[in-house]
Amino acid sequence: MTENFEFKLIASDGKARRGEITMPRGTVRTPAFMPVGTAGTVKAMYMDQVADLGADIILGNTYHLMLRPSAERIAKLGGLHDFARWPGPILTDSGGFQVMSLAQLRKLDEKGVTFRSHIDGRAYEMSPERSIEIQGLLDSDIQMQLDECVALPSTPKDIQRAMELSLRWAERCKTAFGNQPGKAMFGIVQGGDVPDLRIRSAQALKAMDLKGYAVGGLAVGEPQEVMLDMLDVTCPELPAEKPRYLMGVGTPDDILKSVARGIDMFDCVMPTRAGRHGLAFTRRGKVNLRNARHADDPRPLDEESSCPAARDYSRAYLHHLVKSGEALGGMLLTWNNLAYYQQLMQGIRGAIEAKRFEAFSEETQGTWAQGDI
Ligand SMILES: CCCSCc1cc(N)cc2c(=O)[nH]c(N)nc12
Repeated sequence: MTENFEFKLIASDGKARRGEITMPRGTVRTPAFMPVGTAGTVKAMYMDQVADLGADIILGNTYHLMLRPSAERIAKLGGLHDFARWPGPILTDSGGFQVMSLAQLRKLDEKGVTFRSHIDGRAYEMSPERSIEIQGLLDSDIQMQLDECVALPSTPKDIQRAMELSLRWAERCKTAFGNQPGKAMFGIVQGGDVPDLRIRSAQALKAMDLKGYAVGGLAVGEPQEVMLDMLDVTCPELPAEKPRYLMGVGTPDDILKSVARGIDMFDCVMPTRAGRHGLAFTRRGKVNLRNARHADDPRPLDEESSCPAARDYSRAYLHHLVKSGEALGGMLLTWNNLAYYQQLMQGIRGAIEAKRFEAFSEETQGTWAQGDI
């Protein structure tokens, strides 16, 4: 067990990287998919189930936890790991993205953001310093800088303004974070869909010598092609010896194509949210269990899966649960989806080690195209 935060590159295949992030609470095998545990829970899952599927790290959300139950209360109770019964590493987002997507934003200026809670309407101020303080109270292992993420499409002028503000906030977060052995603060590259701004943001953050780098400002409504083009521009500017995290991404197809461009870490609500809405991810593609065609189908989602939710329940039963609004429907499909995502990541890691990632990627995409699944 290490007292430090270290990233080690184990293998590469083209731009795809196989690595390991070691920190006191555990090792994260990369490329990694990080289940989103917004309010201290990966919705509809027990934490030991999440770990048993192969997840090495989960996400927490500063915005949600500061509003309820509050970071100070979680700190008094021993930190987020004890509170949520997750002993492994936790990455927390800084809160800015959620403020701008969920809250009634009242003011955004050099100091930070002022907003009203989407829960009770109370007013809050979030500065770079307060975001790092909250993430420290949560005892987060990987803390994200406060940033401003603009939706796409936006004007180049607004994208530049938000990118430059985020760089100034990165400096303040770095100062507030200080030196915490075993923990890390990641910078977030912004710059929208403007290549020159992306390069400037990445180069400026690289000069800050941070322990890891996220690519933000994507998966905000742009076509996949634009997202991938921005990765082609951004990743070469980031230090090869530090982990790279693409925020909010994505579908299995997004993940394969982003690993191919040098991304190491992913998070997305897709598998959990889709599971709660009746959508199953499988090796053969997506299955919408709301569809009446499943009403008499005795087959499981995937008879070869190691996950009981995929292997032991008929589509007819899953359809019944989803149509009936039974909680077990969302539980089983979330379990299936997270199992599929972790099996995909395990396959990706093995393929990079075996120097056959491109073939694995093509094979995987090919099986999704199968007919009636
Ligand atoms: C728990 C959610 C983590 S990822 C949220 C997220 C998602 C996406 N797509 C972009 C950003 C971004 O640019 N900045 C920040 N802080 N977060 C982002």
